[in-house]
Amino acid sequence: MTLLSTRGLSKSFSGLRAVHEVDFDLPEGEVRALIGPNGAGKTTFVGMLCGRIEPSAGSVSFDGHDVTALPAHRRIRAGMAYTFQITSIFGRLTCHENVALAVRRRNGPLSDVTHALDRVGLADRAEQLAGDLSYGHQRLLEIAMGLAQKPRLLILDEPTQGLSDTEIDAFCALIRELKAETTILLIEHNMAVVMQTADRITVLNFGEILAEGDPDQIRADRTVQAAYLGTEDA
Ligand SMILES: Nc1ncnc2c1ncn2[C@@H]1O[C@H](COP(=O)(O)OP(=O)(O)OP(=O)(O)O)[C@@H](O)[C@H]1O
Repeated sequence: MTLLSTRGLSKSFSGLRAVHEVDFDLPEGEVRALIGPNGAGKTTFVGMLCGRIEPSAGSVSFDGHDVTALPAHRRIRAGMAYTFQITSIFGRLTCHENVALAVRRRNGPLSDVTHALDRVGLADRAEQLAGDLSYGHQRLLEIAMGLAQKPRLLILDEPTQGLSDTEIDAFCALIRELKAETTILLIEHNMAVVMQTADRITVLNFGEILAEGDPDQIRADRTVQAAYLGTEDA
């Protein structure tokens, strides 16, 4: 089943075509990576999926419903969760309290807080103030907050930025585990992470889909190499 799809999704900023007529389909249960050079339109595209950016044209469907006109909070309630490059945690609250906010939003049991912290390896820091965590741990806390919503779709924007090599390994293992529970859309610059975790990869370039395929196909694709891999940290 297709969980998320877009048709003709477009966004222009005063004439600049940041995203142009993108048709995108994400089947349920897949880990999909969205990659592309800086400025390719990834953040704008995901902003439109989540309801943070209003499209200039086109539509977004989630779970069989057209959600194009729904505000972000309604999409969250429908089962979308996302973490962004800019951290959204509350620094003066503990890790436990931060995740509890996400659990309370869907009236879930408090045991889900511990479970979510455990999943990302932060259980022993539950009582630590979120603001005192390292940047990498704050990113993991955000993922825990996303997971606590028990989402059908988890969108992760640059989740490994600021993580150490060991933390990146743990993150890749976590993604593989989460596959059984939720569909994942991963915006990621670290190609090793993409190649290890993604079932399929969508490559954006100048706001359009340049290629789509499994990691081997994308690795072998010459247009992708020219547009992206040659200029990035592949
Ligand atoms: N609010 C805005 N106003 C004007 N132009 C914008 C705005 N947001 C994005 N853009 C432009 O739209 C294009 C796509 O930007 P976007 O941030 O979506 O790319 P990206 O692929 O996420 O890049 P990065 O990998 O650097 O995060 C860029 O040319 C960018 O300068």
